[in-house]
Amino acid sequence: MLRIAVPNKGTLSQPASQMLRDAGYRQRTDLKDLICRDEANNVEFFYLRPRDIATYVGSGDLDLGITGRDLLVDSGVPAAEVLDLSFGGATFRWAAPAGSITSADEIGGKRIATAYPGVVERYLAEHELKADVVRLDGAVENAVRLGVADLIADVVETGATLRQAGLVTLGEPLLRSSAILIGRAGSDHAGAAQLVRRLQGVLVARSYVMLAYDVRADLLDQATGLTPGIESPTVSPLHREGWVAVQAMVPRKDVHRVMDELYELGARAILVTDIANCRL
Ligand SMILES: Nc1ncnc2c1ncn2[C@@H]1O[C@H](COP(=O)(O)OP(=O)(O)OP(=O)(O)O)[C@@H](O)[C@H]1O
Ligand SMILES: O=P(O)(O)OC[C@H]1O[C@H](OP(=O)(O)OP(=O)(O)O)[C@H](O)[C@@H]1O
Ligand SMILES: [Mg+2]
Repeated sequence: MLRIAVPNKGTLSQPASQMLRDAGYRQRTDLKDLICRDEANNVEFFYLRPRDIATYVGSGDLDLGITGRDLLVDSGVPAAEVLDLSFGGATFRWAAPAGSITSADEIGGKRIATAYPGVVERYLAEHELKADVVRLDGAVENAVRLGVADLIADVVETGATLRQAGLVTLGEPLLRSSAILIGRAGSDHAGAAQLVRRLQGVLVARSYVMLAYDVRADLLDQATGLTPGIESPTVSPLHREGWVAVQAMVPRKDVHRVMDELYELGARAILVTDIANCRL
């Protein structure tokens, strides 16, 4: 049975379970449950703190896990990133009171508060800097105001928490994070490839829509230039002489622009439908 770690709490927990549900797996119905067996798919899910997930996967006790890229880096565990799951996006950044430190070059010798000491120490080592890392569990934005640090390194999503604490970001992000599927380097559990394919199907279904329209046959080349699809668009004859029906997958973010352009070209009966899932 394939054994998979899923965040039990926090930002990544609910979207991770939803993605697995969308991929056809059974998920816990009670948020207090820590294990859920999906007999039909021969998979067992273990709900764990996202920070601990790399440890279980790295040791080989669990086959795969969903965690954040920043948490994987922080753990220092040599687990491999298998798939970017495109949710839980955030940057990991330096921040300090406005005007106090103006460049990331100035962090040497300073006191840095963070809940991600592994990420910070990796950066310091790579840049041959020495600094005093103050490890905190959360609410790190308070650390400067309370005098335990000169700057912080923390997860920034909207930036609202930083603004409220009177802090501004400093330099480029240390890393860009999102939820990822991790596995042990070199492991090849039989069921893992199927799970990865299912999650890839969900990712494609979320980022593409199916577009169908009718267009005059002499405009087909221009129309399919706007909707090339992934492999190639499907073109079928219409009962109406000189017209064809076209079907193609289109990136969801582009669909309104593409529909406008098709309409201006002369296409009609332009219909968009969601894709529930797919295997490409
Ligand atoms: N707004 C956000 N706040 C915190 N973490 C976020 C945010 N957006 C994405 N993440 C990602 O979620 C992961 C952290 O999840 P974790 O459960 O450890 O903390 P949390 O969501 O802040 O919950 P809690 O603070 O209650 O433990 C990291 O990979 C982080 O990059
Ligand atoms: O950029 P924003 O959208 O404001 O989000 C980022 C903030 O949210 C998280 O804090 P959380 O509420 O999880 O509290 P914590 O510090 O105790 O983890 C994170 O640690 C940042 O503080
Ligand atoms: Mg938090």
